Formats: sequence, C-alpha cells, structure tokens
Amino acid sequence: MSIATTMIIRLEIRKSVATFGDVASRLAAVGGDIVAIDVIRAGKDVTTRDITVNVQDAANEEIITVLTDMPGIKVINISDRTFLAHIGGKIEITPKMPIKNREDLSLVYTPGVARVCMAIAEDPGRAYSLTMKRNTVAVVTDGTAVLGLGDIGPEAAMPVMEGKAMLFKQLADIDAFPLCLGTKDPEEIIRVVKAVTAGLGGINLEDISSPRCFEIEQRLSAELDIPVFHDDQHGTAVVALAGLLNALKVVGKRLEDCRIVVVGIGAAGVSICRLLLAAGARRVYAVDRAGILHKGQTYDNAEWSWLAEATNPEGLTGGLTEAMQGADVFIGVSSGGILSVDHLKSMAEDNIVFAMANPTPEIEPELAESYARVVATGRSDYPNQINNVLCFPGIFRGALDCRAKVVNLEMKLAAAQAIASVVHPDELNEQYIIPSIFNEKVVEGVREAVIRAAIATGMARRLPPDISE
Ligand SMILES: NC(=O)c1ccc[n+]([C@@H]2O[C@H](COP(=O)([O-])OP(=O)(O)OC[C@H]3O[C@@H](n4cnc5c(N)ncnc54)[C@H](O)[C@@H]3O)[C@@H](O)[C@H]2O)c1
Ligand SMILES: O=C(O)C[C@H](O)C(=O)O
Ligand SMILES: [Mg+2]
Repeated sequence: MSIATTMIIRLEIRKSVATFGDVASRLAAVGGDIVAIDVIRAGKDVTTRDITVNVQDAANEEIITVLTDMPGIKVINISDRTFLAHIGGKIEITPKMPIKNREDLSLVYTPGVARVCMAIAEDPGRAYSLTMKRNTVAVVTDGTAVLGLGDIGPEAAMPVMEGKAMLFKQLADIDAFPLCLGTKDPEEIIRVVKAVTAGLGGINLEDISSPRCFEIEQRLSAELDIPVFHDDQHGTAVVALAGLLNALKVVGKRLEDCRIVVVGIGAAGVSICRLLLAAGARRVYAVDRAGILHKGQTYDNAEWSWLAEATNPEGLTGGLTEAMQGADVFIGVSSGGILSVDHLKSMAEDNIVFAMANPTPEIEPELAESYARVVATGRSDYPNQINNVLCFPGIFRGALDCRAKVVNLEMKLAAAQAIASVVHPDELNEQYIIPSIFNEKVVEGVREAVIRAAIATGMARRLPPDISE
C-alpha cells in the first residue's frame, strides 16, 4: 500500500493543442484525481492553471511523466503538500517573553541571570524550577529503525523526530526537540545522552533498532535520574494492550484464554510480549524471521532467550503459517505486506488483527476486513489507529509532573487501562476500539493514571497539586 498525497501542479495549457479535459483524463488513467482547479492566468491561447491532484505516492512519477509528455502542456511547477509542510522543518524554539529594553535585558541576561545561575550552582535541584528542564524532553535516535524504513541515518530520521516533537507540544504541552545522533555505537550513544541531560526532564528514545535498543535503554534508565522511555518498545506495547483489551470486549473473549501471535520481535514486539504477559496473557507466540521462538533453542539475543521460556507453552515450532493456525489475535510490528488472506482464514472465529507496521501495514486493511472481526493499523487514515502517539505524550506529562525517576511496569499497565477506558462501553464496536489521538481525555487520563501508579510504587518525587494521595 502506498501513501496518498496531494500535489499542486502549475500548468500552461495551449488551447489550440490540448484541452483541460485531456489533462483530466490522462491523470485519471494513472490514478490522479483532480480535486481543485485555480485559474492563474487566462490568455487567448494559453491558460495557466494550478490543479490540485490527489495521488498515491507510487504514482507521483507517472503523473509528472504523463503531463510532461503531453503536447500543448507545459509543467511550470510541482509542489507536493507533504513536502511543502516540511520546508525549513516543522518546529522552532520561541522565547517566552520579548526583550524590549535594557531592563528586560538585564533580567534575562547579564547581570540578572548570574544570580539565578549561582542559585542553581548551590542547589542543582533548582534547575527544575528555574530552567526549562522540568518541561523538556529530548527525542533521541540514531536513525537505525525509522518507522519500518530501516537504517536510513540521523538526517533522514529528522522529519519523524520533528513530528514527535510537534505531537509532544500539541498534545501534552511538553517542549521536545530532536537529537539525531551520528553514531550507532551503544556505548557512545549512552555517553552522549548522559552528557546532555542537564537541561532535560526526560529522554524519549525513538527508532533505535533492536537488540541494541534494549541495552541502551536499560543502561540509561539505571544511570540517569530522569525517566528514559523507548517509545517504540513501551509506547507501542501500552497502546497495543489498550486496543486489545477493548477489542476482546467487542468479540467477547478473555485475554488469558486467547492465542496471541506477535510478529516482529524487535523493539516493539519484545515489549508487547512482555506487557501482554504482565497483563495476564498465557498463550503468546513470538514470531520473527527465525520462526516461532521456542524453548530448547539458543538465541544470541537475551530478550529472545527470555521470551522463548516465557511464551509458547506448547513448544510450537515453525513459522508464521504454523503460528497463525487457530490464533485469536495477530499483532504485527514487523514489516509491510507479510500477512496473507490465507493466514487470516486459518485463524479462529472472531479474530483480531492489529497490522501495526508503518507506513505499510502487514496486510492492507481493506483486504483484512472480510476475514477478521476487528482490524487496526498504525496509520491515521484508517479506523482504529493503534499508534504510540496515544501513549508517549500522556506518559511523559505524568512522569514530568510527578518527577518520576523511571517509567515502570505498573505505570505502563495503568496507562494502557486509561487509554482503553476512554472508549465508553456503550461506544465500543469493531470500528472503534481505541480513542482518537485528538480526544483530549487520552492525555489527561494517561497522565493521572501514570502519576497514581508512580506514587503507589514510590517512584514519584513530587505530588502535583491537582492529585491527592
Ligand atoms: N503503530 C505503532 O505505534 C508502531 C510503533 C513502533 C513500531 N511500529 C512499526 O513496527 C515495525 C517494527 O518496528 P521496531 O521499532 O520494533 O523495529 P525493529 O527493527 O526493532 O524490529 C523489527 C523486527 O521485525 C522483524 N521482521 C521484519 N520482517 C519480518 C518478517 N517478514 N517476518 C518476521 N519478522 C520480521 C525483524 O527481524 C525485527 O526483529 C516498524 O514497521 C514500525 O514502523 C509501529
Ligand atoms: O512513528 C510512528 O508513527 C509510530 C512508531 O513510532 C513507528 O516507529 O512506526
Ligand atoms: Mg517509532
């Protein structure tokens, strides 16, 4: 499946040679759908028009070729809305107040600032009240597992990290900025991140490939006194669990009875399996390229060795096809298009399919719909968006507000319950198992649940004024 996009194309049409109708039919033949037309200039023989065309990404090239090859048509300019939205980046840093005169200058800068610096030097804890630390998170990546695009490097990872920063701000009023590191060496990543935390209240690790991501997160979490959270692991697991709890209510099954196949045992898959087990699932099957993880096999990945013991109670062997036989739930965090209709046909009645690979899901939802009772993807353009954006803003809002040292299992389970409970039982149905990211109750609910769990587990260092013990 490709991504729908909108192109704005400026054309000169020589009326004696071509008509607008010719343009429209040529575009339609290659999958371009004209949704708006603006006349820029109308001459006797030549008219200039801006046409807005909805197109599948894969057809971009074809659209341009078809037009440039047409006699009587001159393509003046092509802009694509998605690219236009990225020019110069998507975020910026803005001061909270203007510096209008000398007095302002001496307050925020020399000499006034020096007294504030000394106050922090005497008590570094005051960085939380006198600097941006308490509300700032770094979105840290090395660009090695960007969405499902793979190791595309730190520069290419920037648009995703800027997008995460936008979401942090809009949804949870957290100031976040991208730190895209030019190293893949875990030791160096750990060293760099540790060295930049003076002004940070938390670290959101993003799109760092497995298995390196496990050690990086564990070490940073143990060695820093601010929360470190690998979004692809835990954000994804929390939202998948939330969606599953609700989907199970729709189909009338219990988590502990279900056969759950998780495919793609990387950052997201490992954490999903662990959280499912912690939530009470007993029949989890973890499948990667090497097949179903099972006891008796040695794996050089410590997480896989752990999972091989903790999952797959019958010691099932084989691959995806074997795992899918009779499965109640499929959760995919692997790569696009790996699941077939035959796989779905082999599942149990009232099956649930979460095809969460981005941007291309494991199976096209249109295809899955006829063979699954509940279908969800990670994308915004289909119903049931199971995406970690439902989790990370609220989890960090809660962790920052109660100054949590870590994000522990109890906080994650509480966050999943909170997300699930935003959908009222009366509203639950196959097409609505998970709230929209624009539902304001999500961040609010996750924040409060996370704070309460942090307090209950002794992880909170501050009681927010609106929360009573
Ligand atoms: N919807 C969401 O919120 C969300 C969140 C995180 C990740 N994801 C998606 O999940 C995917 C994995 O992300 P990650 O961060 O865990 O990456 P990762 O690189 O850590 O792990 C991917 C794993 O999938 C396995 N895999 C790939 N193709 C496979 C196949 N054909 N069969 C079996 N296993 C296969 C790989 O071997 C690897 O272990 C990506 O597409 C990503 O976009 C979605
Ligand atoms: O970025 C997303 O949309 C979700 C997730 O973090 C991913 O890597 O796919
Ligand atoms: Mg990610």
